[in-house]
Amino acid sequence: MVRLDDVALRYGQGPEVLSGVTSHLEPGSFHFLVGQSGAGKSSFLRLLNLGQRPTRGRLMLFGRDVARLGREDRALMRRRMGVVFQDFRLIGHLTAFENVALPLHLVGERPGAIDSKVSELLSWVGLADCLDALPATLSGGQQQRVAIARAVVGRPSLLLADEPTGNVDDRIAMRLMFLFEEMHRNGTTVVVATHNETLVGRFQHPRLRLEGGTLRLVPAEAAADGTA
Ligand SMILES: Nc1ncnc2c1ncn2[C@@H]1O[C@H](COP(=O)(O)OP(=O)(O)OP(=O)(O)O)[C@@H](O)[C@H]1O
Repeated sequence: MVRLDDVALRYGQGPEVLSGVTSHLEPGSFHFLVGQSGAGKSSFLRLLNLGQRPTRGRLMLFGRDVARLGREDRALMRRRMGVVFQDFRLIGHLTAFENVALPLHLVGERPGAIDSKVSELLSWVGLADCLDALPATLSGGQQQRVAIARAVVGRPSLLLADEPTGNVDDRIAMRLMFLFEEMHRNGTTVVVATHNETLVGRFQHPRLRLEGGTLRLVPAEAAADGTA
């Protein structure tokens, strides 16, 4: 699903933010992406969501070398992903409902199915009363939940979430985690970047730990016994 072979990333002429990253994420796997602030978590996710190109090495997604993809192939590949950006990136002139419905419109889903799926999902994340609200009228935590609903509604093959519980309380964070767990159970490959070690500790998933620009895999067992 995701394979990185000696991948590096730098911005402009700056230092390498990621260097020599080699990793393989199996289809249907769930990984937490951890590391201190500035360690490169968002940058790593940007490589995977095709927001940045590696400056060195090879990145394979869905069995394809991303360096060889044309514009159209990149767009098609993006449609197979659900992405929760740290800054949400909701469309300002669309309501919460319309933002979440967008991926379903893009794949030609029936209007009736769109209505039920979007309403159900927004209720699950606690936003049943906000369907018609514009993003600017919502709190940060509410916007984050709309962004998560938008990322998962189309049941993507790959779900990439950058600090998806950063703006919500513990109860909502657990609810959102259950949503990611459900996606995972249904075969989605999930990567969740987070600072929230308490949350990470509650789930038996391996961690990808970024440190000094390199990535280390900490298996679930080691993560659980505190040796990570
Ligand atoms: N667009 C950019 N241009 C230049 N440098 C950048 C850019 N984005 C990130 N960086 C640098 O890359 C490094 C890693 O940043 P990144 O945002 O990936 O870390 P992070 O682990 O996600 O941090 P946080 O947990 O605080 O969100 C930092 O030194 C940052 O300054």
